[in-house]
Amino acid sequence: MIFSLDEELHRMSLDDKKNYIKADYHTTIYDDTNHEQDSSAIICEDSSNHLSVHSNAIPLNGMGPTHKMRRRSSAYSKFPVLTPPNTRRFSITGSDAMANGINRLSMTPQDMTSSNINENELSRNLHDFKPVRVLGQGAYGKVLLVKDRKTCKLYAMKQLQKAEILISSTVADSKKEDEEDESCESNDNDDGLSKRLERTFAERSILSEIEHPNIVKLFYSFHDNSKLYLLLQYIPGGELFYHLKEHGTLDETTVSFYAAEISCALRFLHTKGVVYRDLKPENCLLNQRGHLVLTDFGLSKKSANDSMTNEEDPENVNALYSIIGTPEYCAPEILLGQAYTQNCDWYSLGCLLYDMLVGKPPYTGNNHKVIINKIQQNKQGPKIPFYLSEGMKDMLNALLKKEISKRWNVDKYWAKEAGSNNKTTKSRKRKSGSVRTSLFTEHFIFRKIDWKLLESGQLQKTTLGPIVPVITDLELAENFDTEFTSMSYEENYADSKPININVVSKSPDMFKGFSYKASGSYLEKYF
Ligand SMILES: Nc1ncnc2c1ncn2[C@@H]1O[C@H](COP(=O)(O)OP(=O)(O)OP(=O)(O)O)[C@@H](O)[C@H]1O
Repeated sequence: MIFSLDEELHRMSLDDKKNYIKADYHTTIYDDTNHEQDSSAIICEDSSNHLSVHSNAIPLNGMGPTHKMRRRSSAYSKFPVLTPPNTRRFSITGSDAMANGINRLSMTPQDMTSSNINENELSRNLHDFKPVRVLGQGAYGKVLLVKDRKTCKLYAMKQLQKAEILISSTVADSKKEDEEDESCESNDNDDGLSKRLERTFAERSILSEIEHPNIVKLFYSFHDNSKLYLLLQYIPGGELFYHLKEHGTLDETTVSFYAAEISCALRFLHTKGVVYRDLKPENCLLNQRGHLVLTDFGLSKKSANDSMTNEEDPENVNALYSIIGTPEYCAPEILLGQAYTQNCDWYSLGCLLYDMLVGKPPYTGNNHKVIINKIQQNKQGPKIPFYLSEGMKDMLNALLKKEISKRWNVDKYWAKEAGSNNKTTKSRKRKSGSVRTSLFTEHFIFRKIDWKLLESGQLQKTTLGPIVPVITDLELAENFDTEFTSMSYEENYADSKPININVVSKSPDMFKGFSYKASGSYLEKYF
């Protein structure tokens, strides 16, 4: 996603290019080609476990025009990422294949009808909400800022086009890019629809079941003839993507703060059996107080049981295989079509931290094949700039390990359990190459974080985050790209008709059970 500087450079004139690639180390990291040929490029040794601080990060905002080139991932990587030829291992229809070959999905659209409210008695519909402006656009539709006509409360309304879900272009894309794998086409078709439906329901279902200060809240969902609607808590501070575009890169204290808030959300999801699978700057929003809130659960997956999976268990029945996500932030095992677990989210966290510190994720390219080639060629892992502190280098190295077995198993080594005699501490030295067993929350970069306050949600209530978004009027959506806020939304309201006039699918029941209303106490609590 995000930004392929290589491509942008092609578009620039030679002169511009010369000016841009100045002869300093800092700029070389923005040109992969240049960088990879540079034998003097500094590669951070994995053995580094000495956590002395030297806060010598190269000026953050002195990046010249680079950061203005930041590009959104969804611009060229509509999910799912394609399965590389011959890596499809299972042909189970309708869900991520579980390792034992049994579909152990805990939530299917059918299952969900039980938790469903009676759609005919649904109190909310599209016309209860007045559109204010467009906040963003995803693969299946727009996200609008809307105002409840009765209460004047603001919500973010995520719209998903039924037609896009039912007749997705991913099959066409798949044919175009994956011609070698013709034998899989028909499976792609059936599996594709079923998976897209499942993911649509998963987003609604996961969000309706979880409550965490760093995760967006779902208040209502409903559907009509053409679209599905998720009425979410409006997070007015904009995307981390937007702020990264403004700032270029962020200082280590800020990055550590966001790392803690994201980790806190990911850890919570993992304990609920949910793998997030789409961590990227576009999906991290800042609230009014500058705290980070994860949104977009369209690629998240709830495993069979509500517990953490065990990566070290070879019989692990919760392993996933679907190749989805945003290639630049995706764990290598996902891109290679191998089995993966929630540990993939920690690799993505490493990519996101790297992006915040360096200005781009560790590996960039126009498709997952390019990225996987880069990952494979880069035997020693991504090049970590010399100017980062030892603590930050250590964190990045631990998360960005190609092999799952060598990557930090953050869920296992999260924190000291109450009452345990776990003597693992940050000060313990690790032998080079050995698997990391120190505790994540005790890592040096988190020395200023009060995890108790963070995990309880108190920190979010009582302190301000490192970037406090400028908000003069919530309805102006000042922290969202004008690319979106200037878009027209009229047509989004014009084509709404009552539920059962389903001209798109001929099978109106496909989306049955989608509607939801949060409890009165929940609604009161957050308004
Ligand atoms: N609760 C929210 N408050 C404010 N803005 C939001 C909210 N949810 C989403 N947005 C905005 O809308 C954008 C698109 O939302 P989202 O990522 O959920 O859609 P999507 O269709 O899944 O996108 P993609 O296909 O790129 O993954 C977000 O990046 C963000 O800018």
